[in-house]
Amino acid sequence: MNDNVLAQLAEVLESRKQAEPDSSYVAKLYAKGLDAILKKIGEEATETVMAAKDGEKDKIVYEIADLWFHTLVLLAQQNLHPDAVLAELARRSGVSGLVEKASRTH
Ligand SMILES: N=c1c2ncn([C@@H]3O[C@H](COP(=O)(O)OP(=O)(O)OP(=O)(O)O)[C@@H](O)[C@H]3O)c2ncn1[C@@H]1O[C@H](COP(=O)(O)O)[C@@H](O)[C@H]1O
Repeated sequence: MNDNVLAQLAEVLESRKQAEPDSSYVAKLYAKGLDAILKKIGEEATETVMAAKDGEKDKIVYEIADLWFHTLVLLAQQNLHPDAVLAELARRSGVSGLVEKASRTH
């Protein structure tokens, strides 16, 4: 689990760059462009805030999954890998291993 899920999803998101817009949600989002991706991130962030204010734990998890998913779409659209974000978090918190892993893959 954990960062493997992000890496596997990143691979799928990369592959969607070759897909026809009508064949996939992500391919359609790429075709709509950066502003459409940013709009989804804004919407999902708002839905996350509303779920937290309502105190609905299941909904918080669900909305954060949507939010993380759309930030992963943004990373892919910008030709960035989630390892770059994990490495930045690891660098900030002093967790070893990830920084090295990210520098090997990029
Ligand atoms: N993990 C996800 C995932 N999480 C969320 N979503 C989509 O994100 C959208 C969330 O937006 P909303 O909650 O606003 O729901 P909505 O009203 O249907 O959204 P819109 O149509 O208005 O954008 C929904 O359409 C969800 O289906 C996802 N769509 C795809 N994936 C995975 O991404 C990969 C590529 O997906 P496809 O491009 O569909 O093949 C596959 O592994 C999928 O399982």
